Amino acid sequence: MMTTVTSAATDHVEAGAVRPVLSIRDASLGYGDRLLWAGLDLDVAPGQFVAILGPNGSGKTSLLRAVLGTQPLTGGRIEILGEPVRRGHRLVGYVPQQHLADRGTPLRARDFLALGIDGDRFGPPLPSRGRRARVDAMLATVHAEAFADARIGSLSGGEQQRLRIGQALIGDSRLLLCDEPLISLDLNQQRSVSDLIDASRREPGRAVLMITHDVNPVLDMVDTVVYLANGKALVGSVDDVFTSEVLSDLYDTPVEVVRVRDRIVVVGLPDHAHEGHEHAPHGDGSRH
Ligand SMILES: Nc1ncnc2c1ncn2[C@@H]1O[C@H](COP(=O)(O)OP(=O)(O)OP(=O)(O)O)[C@@H](O)[C@H]1O
Repeated sequence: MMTTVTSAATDHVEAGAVRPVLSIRDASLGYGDRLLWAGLDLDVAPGQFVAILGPNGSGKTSLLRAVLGTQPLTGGRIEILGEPVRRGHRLVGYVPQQHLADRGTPLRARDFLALGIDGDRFGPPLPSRGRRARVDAMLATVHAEAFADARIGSLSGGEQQRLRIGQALIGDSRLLLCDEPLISLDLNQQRSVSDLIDASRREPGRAVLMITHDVNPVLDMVDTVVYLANGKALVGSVDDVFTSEVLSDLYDTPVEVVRVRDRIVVVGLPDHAHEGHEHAPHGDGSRH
């Protein structure tokens, strides 16, 4: 069952009378007899940054796949800009979980970005000058001019990740979906990638949905949290969701949320929720 901890997300949409980029109504998702989560309601307005959190196997990636239209819901509906979700939507950009390119991959950074334009199957082909200008503009946006002609296999994880975000954005997507974009990046790279994602949602009309196992690196960016656990889904602001009372209720066991030097530390998560779930599985928050 979904619990809306706060109505902040929907208020944003209603007060501004802007059409949500993404609208999810009474959605549930499961495989066979196993229900992952149910009753999820969420409106995402332009400019919103939504973090999807929860332990391994809680259904975070499945939720993104449902928004991508590649995974049918068990119940409910999802709309993108007022239209039913569909596979290959031109206005949805996707950065899947990171797999580093092989070192020998011959593709150059600029060609990798151009693949994002080719994905736009519905528009007429761009003349090559237009393509080049678009790629150059996106190279600048993702701060990749310095390695525009380098082979992507020779680039660092953070550089590759910035290019993947550029590829997802180059088709003028209105909704950017990112699956653990900060994983296996060092702190500097995490910052540059999260800053880039944050800047991209500030482009007119665009919003971001991002899976992260740790809210701390994006604490100052996120305005709405979707927390999936124990078959349930919570929606609310960081301050509303990350309280001892709310998470204890979600996990059905006493959980303590403390703030340590502007970081959120969750102590006492049940065993099954520990693996890969780093709001401080060990109570010290030091793995971030
Ligand atoms: N196509 C599928 N058919 C059956 N079960 C699936 C399918 N896809 C995922 N699952 C199962 O559903 C559960 C949720 O998977 P999902 O990848 O959505 O979780 P997640 O929260 O993203 O996990 P993680 O944090 O480990 O990436 C897992 O137990 C997974 O094995």
